[in-house]
Amino acid sequence: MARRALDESDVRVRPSRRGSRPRTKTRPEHADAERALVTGVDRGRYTLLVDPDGPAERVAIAMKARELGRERVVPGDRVDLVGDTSGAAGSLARIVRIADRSTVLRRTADDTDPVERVIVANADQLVVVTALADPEPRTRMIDRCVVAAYDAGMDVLLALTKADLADPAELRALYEPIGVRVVVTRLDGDDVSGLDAVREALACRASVLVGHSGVGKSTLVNALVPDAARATGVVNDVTGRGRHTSTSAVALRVPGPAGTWVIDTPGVRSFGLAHVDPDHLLGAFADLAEVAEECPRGCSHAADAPDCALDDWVAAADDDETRDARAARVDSFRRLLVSRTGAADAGSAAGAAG
Ligand SMILES: Nc1nc2c(ncn2[C@@H]2O[C@H](COP(=O)(O)OP(=O)(O)OP(=O)(O)O)[C@@H](O)[C@H]2O)c(=O)[nH]1
Ligand SMILES: [Zn+2]
Repeated sequence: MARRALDESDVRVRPSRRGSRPRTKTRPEHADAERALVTGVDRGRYTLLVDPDGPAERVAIAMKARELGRERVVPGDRVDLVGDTSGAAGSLARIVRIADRSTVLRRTADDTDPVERVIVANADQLVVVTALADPEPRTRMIDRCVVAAYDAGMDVLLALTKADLADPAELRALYEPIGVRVVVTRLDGDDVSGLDAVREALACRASVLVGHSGVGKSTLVNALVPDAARATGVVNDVTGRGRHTSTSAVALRVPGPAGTWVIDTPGVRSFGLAHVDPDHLLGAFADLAEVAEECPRGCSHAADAPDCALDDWVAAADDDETRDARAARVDSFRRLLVSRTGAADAGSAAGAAG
């Protein structure tokens, strides 16, 4: 090409055709921006991976551009980055755009913050880490996680830890029929066994890990991501102090197949469900969703809902076996429906722990 293509610097030195317009507005909208993945957030500073899995992959620190206003940027977000995206020590880039999100997970509202805020974006799967004993498993908490995940369009993986202490059969029977994949781990000395199945279930996807204190989540994360402890401490160039505890989610790359990420959510124990619409939840149960098309308008599909087609469907089964299977399916769905309401920890003595 004889002529050099125009770039941003050319635009700047030439008078604008419509001379009165401010210079910044005549530039293409950050056409030079680079795509990056947000891996952590700490007090207004974002840790990102620029060009993830690409030839120029690097870690950078950024702040939000003023034009984004109050819009939240969360781990898992794909963003456009301008400014110094080199990732060199002390460099600070600017996030100018957030890509459309495939999924959003919201944390529960609480006394200090009544809003159900988005905490993770674009995750494919929610991993509910539950100990089989010590602490005792709580199905209500698991149910709520399943609802949050299904509502967000995510799959659910139930990771049952401490199989050396109790049998996983009962929980398996409760969750596998509603589409929840189950993996089981145990501690053998200092090693976690059962990791191969966990790795397989996580491969090539972004998975959010959630679990109550003491269930063995850190043990699992450390086994999956050997340098996790280091990775979580990245952010603090600004104060110069290392801060290894974070209360916000952090994305960690799992060694192995590309695109395998776990997003740890310290301090997050349940998810906001107040916004969940029963019909949307029903979408996770394709067979029931079809049946419910016959429901009266505005049917809540709850056990006490008048003329709910789900009840007719159970009653219309040809034989006992089919009827039992249908009833179990409807019961599972209704159990999840009920778990949306009320306190996350209601009905559990261990609820206040952690
Ligand atoms: N018996 C048994 N103990 C385990 C197993 N996995 C973890 N533990 C123990 O359970 C305790 C809690 O494990 P952590 O990994 O710290 O649990 P956590 O969920 O990260 O809890 P916090 O650190 O409080 O958030 C530790 O003493 C672990 O050694 C297991 O499979 N079997
Ligand atoms: Zn209904």
